[in-house]
Amino acid sequence: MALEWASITMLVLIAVVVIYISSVYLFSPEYDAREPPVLPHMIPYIGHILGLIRYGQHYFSILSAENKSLPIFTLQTASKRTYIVASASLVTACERNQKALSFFPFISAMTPRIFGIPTKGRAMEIIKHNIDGNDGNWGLVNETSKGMHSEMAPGSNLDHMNRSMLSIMATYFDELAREGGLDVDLFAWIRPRFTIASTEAIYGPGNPFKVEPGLESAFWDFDQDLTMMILGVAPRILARKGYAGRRRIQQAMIRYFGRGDHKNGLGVIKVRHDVARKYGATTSEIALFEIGDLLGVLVNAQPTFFWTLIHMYSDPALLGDIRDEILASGALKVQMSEDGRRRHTIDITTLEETCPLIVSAYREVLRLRTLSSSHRWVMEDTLLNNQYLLKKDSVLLIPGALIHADPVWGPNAKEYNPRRFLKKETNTKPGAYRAWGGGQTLCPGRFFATTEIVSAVAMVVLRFDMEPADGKGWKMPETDTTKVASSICPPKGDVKVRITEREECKGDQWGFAFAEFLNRCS
Ligand code: HEM
Repeated sequence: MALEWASITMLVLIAVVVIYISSVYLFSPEYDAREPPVLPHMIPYIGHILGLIRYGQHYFSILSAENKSLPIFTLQTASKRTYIVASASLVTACERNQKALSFFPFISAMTPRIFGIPTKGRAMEIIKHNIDGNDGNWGLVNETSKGMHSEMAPGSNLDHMNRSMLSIMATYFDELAREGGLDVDLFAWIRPRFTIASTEAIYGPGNPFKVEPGLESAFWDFDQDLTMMILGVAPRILARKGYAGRRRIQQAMIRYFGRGDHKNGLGVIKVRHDVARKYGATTSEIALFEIGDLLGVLVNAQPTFFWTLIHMYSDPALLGDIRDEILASGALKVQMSEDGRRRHTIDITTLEETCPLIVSAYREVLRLRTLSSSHRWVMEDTLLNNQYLLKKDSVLLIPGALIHADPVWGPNAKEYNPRRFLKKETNTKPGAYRAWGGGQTLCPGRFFATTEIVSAVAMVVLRFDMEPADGKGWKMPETDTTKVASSICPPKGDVKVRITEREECKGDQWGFAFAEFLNRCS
């Protein structure tokens, strides 16, 4: 009997191998000579997919390093061609071709899995309505995107957001000012506080993350399980916590909108709500759509704040220069408060302009740590840059990490150089900086993120000393690259640090100053 089973298994195995090999030869795609060079894999069709599963976004860097001269290459992934853009020189050409190289098919494909809604249901109909903008600049996706960009562009609405976020962060930093210092797990300390402060800047005083205990961990459960939910492999079993988290967020958002709290929220939430309502979405659907906003608001800013602090504190010369720069800039004012204590106020309206080193160091964190790809679907045969033929119904990826390793960044592109962006010419490399994506998927939160992070970092570095709590010196933590929604990934594990108020400002008060018309306050 055992022998019989062995021979059946062997026969099945042989059959699978024969079918696989025949299909490789029978259905091998034919490539046009003008298509980007194809990088073969010893396991046809699925070899590159296995590589991606194993190495994540790093897989593109591995392939690119092995094929240095290629500005763009083709991977056969199952039955699809995937074109990988590896050179900054081609990025602008991709972004210029917005109709032919479109992000929208990915929204249609991914949204049902991210939101857990039927592919052909009502909610998807609302989302897909004129999604490509072919009939004009209207529809849920178009108008929401336009509204978010406008609400978060420099101006009074953004000032309100910054004021809300940073006023709360300032009170959290007060917690760290303890006699004798405080030991904390740095990322674990940052995460809940950044979550409350940034969501308050969107949702206003009725912020569900403040009023509903446990909502924050529900969101991180969802974020943790998102890969499984998107892959759709038995998600109800393998992503149980993510499902429950998503449901919990939806219910909290239903209550938020039900109370009418969005009317006291910031412009960006009003736009999101009003546009969705205009296109017939129910409160329950609008609540679910908020999950997309939350991913944008929460997943990248906190790790960026964490890594910026780690890079600065682990380099005493850089830390010293940044402190000197802020002190010399005039962005820090010191006055006596009524109770006789000194009060330090960081003016966020001049900080970024007058302190190029802190901004450069922050931008370099983003350059070095960006790990996301911009996705585009090839809608029609397209000749990119008059040179490379991209075939209809293929996928085109622009991996940020690859573009950030382009030779335009110089021979030390893989190193952290906090002074890189001090040089004027570094800031004028077309297509080379992908920290915010670009074109159709340009991050609308980039100004908000920059001000919240740079200002919060400025307050921490001026006010506190920080060192690893074990006294053994700084060791760069590893990165958790499993987060599918993140462009800047969090640390794997955490770093326990000892935070101590600096001798020269012990016991002093600290705050931020905001734009003039909001009444200077802190
Ligand atoms: C350091 C912080 C941040 C980083 C590094 C970052 C990065 C990115 C990147 C790379 C993309 C484009 C992805 C692609 O090309 O497919 C993106 C898109 C987006 N980001 Fe950000 N982001 C940050 C903060 C924020 C904040 C604070 C918000 C909201 C308040 C936000 C909202 C969004 C949204 C809504 C999109 C989607 C845009 C679209 O597809 O139309 N982001 N972000």
